[in-house]
Amino acid sequence: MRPGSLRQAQWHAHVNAVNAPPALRHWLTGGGSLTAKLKAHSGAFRVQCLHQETARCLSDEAASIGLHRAGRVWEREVLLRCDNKPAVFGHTVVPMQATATDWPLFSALGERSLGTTLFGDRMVRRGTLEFARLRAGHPLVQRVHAALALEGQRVDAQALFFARRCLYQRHQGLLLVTEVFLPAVLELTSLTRTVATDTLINKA
Ligand SMILES: C=C(O[C@@H]1C=C(C(=O)O)C=C[C@H]1O)C(=O)O
Repeated sequence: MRPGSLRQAQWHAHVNAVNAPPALRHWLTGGGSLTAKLKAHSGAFRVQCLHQETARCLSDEAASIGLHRAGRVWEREVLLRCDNKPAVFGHTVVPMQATATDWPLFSALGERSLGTTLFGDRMVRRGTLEFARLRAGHPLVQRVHAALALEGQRVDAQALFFARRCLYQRHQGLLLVTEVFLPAVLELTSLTRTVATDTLINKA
């Protein structure tokens, strides 16, 4: 595999292509808001905003948000914490040409979940999910390791991370959300039903 390609992920339209562990499948493929699902699987949910600022977008996301090259975007990165354990690393990019009319609530989100603004707005159109296995060397994996290290969590440097991403549109604005699932997500069990039940339901 060419070295440069470690920095890029191959994104697939079907979850089978990434061969994720069965227990992760319902997290990767679940519809609706991930925030709502994490809340239903934990006693306490929090969005920890790591930063929200201008940055250069990743090379494997530029085309998805209509950029010819990896140009500057608004970038927001968060840890979604369940019972204070980081369960998901969220990475969102919005092209600089987007306006406040496109995403009126994005710039002042702070520690409110982006999901609550996306899923509550009839003007927002949601695209289809894409899936990837992120290997060591991918920029998001490097950022996940850095975030977990600050928690005193050491993860195998060669660990694979499974991720999904989805494109949202509102007026002329595009917004790409990438969710990287962390090991702690596998410890969550639904407060209203078991994961096994979810899996059975998903298979139905
Ligand atoms: C898209 C959603 O929003 C979540 C919240 C995010 C944030 O606040 O930055 C980022 C990733 C998402 O998992 C959702 O809840 O489904």
